[in-house]
Amino acid sequence: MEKAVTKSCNEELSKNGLKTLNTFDHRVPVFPPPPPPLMNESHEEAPGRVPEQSLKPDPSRSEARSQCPSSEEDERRTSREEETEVKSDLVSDTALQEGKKKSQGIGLLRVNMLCKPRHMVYATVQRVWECIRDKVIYKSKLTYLQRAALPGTHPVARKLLEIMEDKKTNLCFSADVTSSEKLLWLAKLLGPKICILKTHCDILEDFSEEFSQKLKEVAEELKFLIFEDRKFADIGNTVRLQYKGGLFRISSWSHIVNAHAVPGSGVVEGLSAVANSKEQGCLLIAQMSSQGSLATGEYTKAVVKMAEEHRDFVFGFISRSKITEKPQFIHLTPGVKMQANGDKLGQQYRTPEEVINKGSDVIIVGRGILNADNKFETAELYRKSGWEAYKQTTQKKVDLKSILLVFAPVFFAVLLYRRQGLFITNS
Ligand SMILES: O=c1ccn([C@@H]2O[C@H](COP(=O)(O)O)[C@@H](O)[C@H]2O)c(=O)[nH]1
Repeated sequence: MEKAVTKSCNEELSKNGLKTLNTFDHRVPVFPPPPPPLMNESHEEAPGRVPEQSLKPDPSRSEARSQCPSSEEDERRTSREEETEVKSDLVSDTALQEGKKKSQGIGLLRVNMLCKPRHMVYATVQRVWECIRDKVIYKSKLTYLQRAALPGTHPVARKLLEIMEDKKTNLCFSADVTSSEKLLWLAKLLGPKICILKTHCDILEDFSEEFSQKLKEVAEELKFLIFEDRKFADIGNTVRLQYKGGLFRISSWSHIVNAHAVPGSGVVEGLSAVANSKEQGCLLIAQMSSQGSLATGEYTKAVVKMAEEHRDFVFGFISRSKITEKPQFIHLTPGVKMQANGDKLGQQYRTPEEVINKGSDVIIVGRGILNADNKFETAELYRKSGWEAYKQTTQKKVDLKSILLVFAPVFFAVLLYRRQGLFITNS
């Protein structure tokens, strides 16, 4: 089966001169190739070339760390490891850029304190200014890469954020099909456009171990993560068995799973007992896209709390918008379509821009792509739309309201002081 799928894709590649297409070159090929024989559908595009880049840590991450806007300082101070970060932040930027270890940095700091107190004052003034600039004057969002480099970001979140930045995509494709052959074909076709492929393995009519391992290989090759949307919702012991065993052996092939918080934290503990916490992580379902969902208000808040208490395994949420300010958590939003309407069974759609502007990080698109005549081009439209919306959010914007809030009291204080001063002088 795998050979047939690969052959079909490769034939499309060579037929359409796509060999030279860069893996993450998001230009849409000029000539839409004919449908692959196995799909019985028209106007499909072939996937881009197999990626050459690997998932090795990006050296620019250390740069990103040193560039993290100080708007995250509050966050950092909240944990022990974050304290170390604050100390090393005071060391000169040059030392950090040279890749000096934190311990060396702290040593340098001591030397600085003893020899150059003026430098300390200068560094402090600089930090205060940066804080005012980033928090008050500009309200810019951290980039994916900066968030990947933050202390406390889960390894799966880090890997995901790096893929997103590298491939310039925040698109998760929901491959809700019933044939594993079709799913593999879609994975190869759309792999270059996505950061996550979401599955529902229990709707596949022909699930096999061979299929799941092939999917893993494609994910590795085309650099995306596999998210099994299993929505675990039972007691710890049961979800442990469901995740590890049964027909699907989900823990052997998926990078990401999700769970309802309804059963209490046992559900997370049961799952994490099976997972390899460096390579696998969990999303908690904090809100749903369906009409009349009960996951709102206090429930959503309780889910955020549960996630914060299980940061070794939980790295984000299924939600309709941003529900925590902690940048280490990733928000994924389903119910996304260019034509923001709904389906007949309660699904509610919003556009990619709306979702990203609400503070979400990843758009989950299923039928918006699946039902399109040209899935490759349509996936590209969603990728572009999601990515451009994200880029907008990272632009620095002057926040007049905050400026007024902070500077107005300062202004009145100075005014008052001057008036009092005048009064004293006059008397
Ligand atoms: O609240 C939720 C949670 C999960 N989903 C899943 O996302 C996709 C959406 O598919 P579309 O075709 O884009 O509607 C589907 O797999 C759902 O199970 C969701 O829609 N809402």
